[in-house]
Amino acid sequence: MRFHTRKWIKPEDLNPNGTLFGGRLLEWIDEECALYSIVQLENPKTVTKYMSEIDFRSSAHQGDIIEIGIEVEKFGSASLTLKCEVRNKMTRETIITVDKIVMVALDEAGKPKPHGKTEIEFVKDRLK
Ligand SMILES: CCCCCCCCCCCCCCCC(=O)SCCNC(=O)CCNC(=O)[C@H](O)C(C)(C)COP(=O)(O)OP(=O)(O)OC[C@H]1O[C@@H](n2cnc3c(N)ncnc32)[C@H](O)[C@@H]1OP(=O)(O)O
Repeated sequence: MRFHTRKWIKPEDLNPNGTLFGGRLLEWIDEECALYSIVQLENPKTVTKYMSEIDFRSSAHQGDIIEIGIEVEKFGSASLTLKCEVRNKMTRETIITVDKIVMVALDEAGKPKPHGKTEIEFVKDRLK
């Protein structure tokens, strides 16, 4: 799994217990998966279709640095299936895992659009 983005837990990210608000974390994961899929599928109109079980394994606290990891599980026809883990950057403790996140590329009419991709690509290779 490649860990792409780091976040710093700030006061506005906390729940009333003083730990990282789960909704905020899911927002970050959704945005990360959307951006990752948009780049991989080369389609800015890519949406979240499905998220499997979400397991909040440990909490994070103000001042913690966390990192968001994504792995591709499967390239479908219009879909891209991802797996996600967020962990504490310093301790490597897992904070949350989401086993299956399905993103779907759409056409102008909002219907699934085959992306033609079968493997991970790096932008630097596309620019050669
Ligand atoms: C230059 C760039 C600048 C751009 C800068 C952008 C900035 C970026 C900021 C990011 C910000 C965050 C953004 C987050 C992204 C949202 O939050 S998106 C908003 C939330 N999501 C939605 O609103 C989607 C609503 N759903 C839909 O519109 C329809 O369900 C869809 C997505 C069109 C799919 O329709 P459908 O009839 O289910 O289509 P169907 O053909 O049956 O299935 C399509 C694919 O999904 C799969 N699928 C369907 N249902 C399921 C299921 N339950 N489980 C698993 N797979 C399923 C199918 O197997 C199929 O896969 P493929 O065979 O094509 O590989």
